[in-house]
Amino acid sequence: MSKIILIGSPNSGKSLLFNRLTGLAHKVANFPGITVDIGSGNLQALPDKQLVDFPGTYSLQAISAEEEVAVGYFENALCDPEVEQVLCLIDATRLEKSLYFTLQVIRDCERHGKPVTVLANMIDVLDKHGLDLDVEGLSAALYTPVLPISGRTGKGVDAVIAALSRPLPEAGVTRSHLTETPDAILRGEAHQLARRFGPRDDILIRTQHRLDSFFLHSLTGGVAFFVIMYLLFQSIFTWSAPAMDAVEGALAWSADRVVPLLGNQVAADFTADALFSGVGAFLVFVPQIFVLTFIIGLLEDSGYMARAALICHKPLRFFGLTGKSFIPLLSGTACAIPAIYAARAIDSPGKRLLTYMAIPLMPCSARLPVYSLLIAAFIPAQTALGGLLGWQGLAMFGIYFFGMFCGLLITGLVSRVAGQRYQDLPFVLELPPYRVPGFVPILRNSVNRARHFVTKAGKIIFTVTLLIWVLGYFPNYGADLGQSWLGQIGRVVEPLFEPLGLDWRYGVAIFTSFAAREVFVGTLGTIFGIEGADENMVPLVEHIQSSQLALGSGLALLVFFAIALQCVSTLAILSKESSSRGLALKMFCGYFLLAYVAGIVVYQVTGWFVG
Ligand SMILES: Nc1nc2c(ncn2[C@@H]2O[C@H](COP(=O)(O)OP(=O)(O)OP(=O)(O)O)[C@@H](O)[C@H]2O)c(=O)[nH]1
Ligand SMILES: [Mg+2]
Repeated sequence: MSKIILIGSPNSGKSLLFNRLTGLAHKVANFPGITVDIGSGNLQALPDKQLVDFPGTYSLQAISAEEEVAVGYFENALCDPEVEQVLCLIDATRLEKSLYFTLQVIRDCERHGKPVTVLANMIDVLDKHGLDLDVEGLSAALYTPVLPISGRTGKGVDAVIAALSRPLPEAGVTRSHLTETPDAILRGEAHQLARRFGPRDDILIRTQHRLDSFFLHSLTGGVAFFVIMYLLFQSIFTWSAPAMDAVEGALAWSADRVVPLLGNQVAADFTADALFSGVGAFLVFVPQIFVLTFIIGLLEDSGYMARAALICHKPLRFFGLTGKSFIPLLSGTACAIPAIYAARAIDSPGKRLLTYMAIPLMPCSARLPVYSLLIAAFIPAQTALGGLLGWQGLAMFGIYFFGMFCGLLITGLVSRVAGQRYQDLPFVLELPPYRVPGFVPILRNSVNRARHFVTKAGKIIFTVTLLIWVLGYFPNYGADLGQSWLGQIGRVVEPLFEPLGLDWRYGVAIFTSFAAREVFVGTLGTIFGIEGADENMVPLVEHIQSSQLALGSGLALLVFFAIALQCVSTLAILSKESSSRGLALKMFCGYFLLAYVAGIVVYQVTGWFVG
């Protein structure tokens, strides 16, 4: 199969175009360094051709780890007979920056006889501001075809497909003066070409400056940061509530109809307790995961996240990290696994290691169902100002910050104790332009995330709930949970969780959550389902409220879940990416102990106040 390479500078829109041409869903965000690995897919219009998406690089001298991946792969690709041509993507709104790299690519392709087509992307932005790019002039000066396109609107994409379907010239590529030109001269040439053929970019820059003078200002920027983060967590509750209620209502409605149809008592009990109460309890939280991913997507694509990274650089440095740790840490609020991959973009190995240590403490979406459940059980749902202010959102904000703060505290301590090992390279971050976010890719990404959550966690939850149900239902057919096999196992684990004020039912749920955190919700749902005896579905929150769980224990559970590293996949990826099994094991044991002790302290201290 013939391959086509899609290369370009960071944040120029490669992945968005790649998704458009292949129908795949690589992550797209307005932040340089989002793609950290080579990915490929077949072109939808020309299925016999494979398109390869690259991490962005500023030049063909790699600096960061993901640039090394890209440059190394590119150099090999130039000698690979399967590679038929190269598409070099440039950001037409930032021409000079893209052109130096483009000239290097053209030169190296000429040397190896690989044809190049330059794609001038983001042409929709130029159109919107009435700016011009002299495509013919640029094409003649580069000795290479230049096609104006927009990955966002799809303009010019047909011309790209038409160009790719044309047979390649027999004689290879033309040789221009570039073949022998050294890098230093190419840099000057890029500047000249951008001035001669590029748009007047001061119009674009002016609005950007105005926004930056607000969002990067030491006072307004700081306040804006906290307000945006607060609204993010508040909206998880406010915006997801109707969808969560709908899922809950639909489950109760179906349970009422399906369960009575099952003649066999055991089958009816299994369906009510394990499927509707157990698995159903977890499905209720899927809308929240969707909303969280969607809002983070909006913030990333607008360009705000890069500003947030800049604002956070100084505080992060105090804790031994760098502004470049911000994106991996923030991705960690969705899931630790992509976050660990995203940490490849951190150039300093020491800082990367510290970021690995903080990532599992970021409040990932698997924790969200647990947090939501406990917050909904203990905190009143009152809101004001149309849902912008509310106790539950505030509590969510608090527990999210608690997790992040613990992560930073640990990296701060480790970096101070270990000192020199974690010294930094200079912090260099290119600020992307502010953009109106692209809704469709963000929506697609959020749907994928929610779907992935259901399918991946769903399998584990189903298996564990099935096991818990069998253990809890037999040998006395659900008549007495305390005397079931599960009850007997529960009494073995109970002493471990007694110092947190938790009885065996919660102990068992915590135990199962080491498979994956969200299993906690499914297990509790099943246990309360068996205990509830009747077939009507009662929301898990109500079960918890009537289970006489003390406030101190609820808080201890929150703190325990905020710290403990209960995710097998994270441990596996951590060992792989850090090339050290020891690190993952040490983190697992250390965070478990810390979570346990912090839980006990919280339970005891709350006891002094609440009695
Ligand atoms: N307005 C506009 N925005 C675009 C266009 N193409 C991409 N973008 C936006 O540019 C940003 C970067 O897009 P990506 O596809 O992630 O860029 P990339 O080159 O893959 O970035 P890295 O993987 O970080 O190197 C996103 O916010 C996209 O929505 C375009 O044609 N027009
Ligand atoms: Mg990309």
